[in-house]
Amino acid sequence: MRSISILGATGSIGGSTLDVIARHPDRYRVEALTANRDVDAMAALCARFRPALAVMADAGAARALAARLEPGSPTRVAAGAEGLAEAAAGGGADTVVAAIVGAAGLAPTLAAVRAGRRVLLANKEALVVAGALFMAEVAAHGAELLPVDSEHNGVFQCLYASGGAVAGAAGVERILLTASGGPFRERAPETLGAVTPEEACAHPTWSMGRKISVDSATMMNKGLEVIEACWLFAMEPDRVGVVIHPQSLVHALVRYRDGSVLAQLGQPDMRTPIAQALAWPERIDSGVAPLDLMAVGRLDFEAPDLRRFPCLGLAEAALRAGGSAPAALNGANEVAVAAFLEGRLGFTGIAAVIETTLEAMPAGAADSLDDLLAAEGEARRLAGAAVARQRRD
Ligand SMILES: NC(=O)C1=CN([C@@H]2O[C@H](COP(=O)(O)OP(=O)(O)OC[C@H]3O[C@@H](n4cnc5c(N)ncnc54)[C@H](OP(=O)(O)O)[C@@H]3O)[C@@H](O)[C@H]2O)C=CC1
Ligand SMILES: CC(=O)[C@@H](O)[C@H](O)COP(=O)(O)O
Ligand SMILES: [Mn+2]
Repeated sequence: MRSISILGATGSIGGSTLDVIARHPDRYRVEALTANRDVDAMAALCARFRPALAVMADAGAARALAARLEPGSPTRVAAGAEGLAEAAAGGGADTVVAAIVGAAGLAPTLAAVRAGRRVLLANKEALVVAGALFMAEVAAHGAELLPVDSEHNGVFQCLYASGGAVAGAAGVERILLTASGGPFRERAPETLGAVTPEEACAHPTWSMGRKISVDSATMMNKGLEVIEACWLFAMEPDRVGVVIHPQSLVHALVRYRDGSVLAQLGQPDMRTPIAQALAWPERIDSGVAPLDLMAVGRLDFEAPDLRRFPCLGLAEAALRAGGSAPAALNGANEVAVAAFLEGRLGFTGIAAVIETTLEAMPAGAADSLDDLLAAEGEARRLAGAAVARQRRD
């Protein structure tokens, strides 16, 4: 029996994880759940899964949750960064699902790594902000890092099918991540300035939280994923490519030295990679319907257009610049996406704000977590000012 802690339990990945877990009560027990402020959702999860620990990042939400728990509930409520660290690294869980959105997930995910847990990583921003340090901590503490992000989970499966998890050691020439192209793949570029948050969050193939949905619409998501892949699989930037595949059925491809290309396919449903990582190295039912290729009929592939999707180019440039640049990219992106979702910035303003921020912040040192968090914070400050300027102009 594995005991599971889910960081970000009330979100899209959290919900898919709990769906898989609920199918296998003989294999998995929920030890701890965390959220930010959604007390209603967390109270319902506590009633259903009866974790030993429930953490709300927000202290007021934690008080409200404690008042909502049923008499006799086995759940203790904790709050804030300390509570999140306890859910990640406290004694009870052997497996931690890292599914908080954004850089807010970095500290608790690192805590799980430092406690030597099996870590199922959805929170790609942790690797974007602190990839080198993060991977060094994985090695130093003997943590087992399993990618949940669908493309990276696909790469992982292709690499293991060929005998290794580190690409360089397995005769890999190139990794290709697929991208749906998002809801605006074919939209006239001159109309993009006026798109609404609802349109941007209407992903054509996946059902996800709002921040990653906007990242998919700008293709920043794929830029973050290229950075994530370089760290996860020890690949140089020019050996990780992106191909648009609107059906989102092929998730990743790995080309080997001998000409073989292995691909991983599956329905666009996160329960498949989550189940693969939860059960690794076994396989369990995920609840996902079989993929019927006759019904699908065709699989299309095309090159991404960097003029339509400048965020992809910005991310790749930050990766090549190295040092603190990816952390700054992430900070600027989080501020710009939040401003867009709140109606304070137009869609095309997202790339403009990130570009302005990175131009003002040459890549600096990335020797410590403090360096990286300082760069992320400075990028947030500059991006906030850029959003305000765009509103005035
Ligand atoms: N959704 C998907 O299909 C995929 C997601 N990912 C990645 O997984 C991560 C989660 O994505 P997704 O599930 O879509 O996101 P959601 O927005 O659906 O969920 C986010 C979760 O994080 C919690 N949270 C938000 N802010 C904080 C904070 N400051 N401190 C602590 N907890 C916080 C939320 O709590 P509350 O509900 O209280 O706000 C919620 O539980 C992201 O990094 C994303 O890039 C990767 C691949 C696919
Ligand atoms: C499900 C998942 O892994 C997402 O990261 C997905 O890739 C988003 O779709 P895009 O390919 O549109 O970015
Ligand atoms: Mn992905």
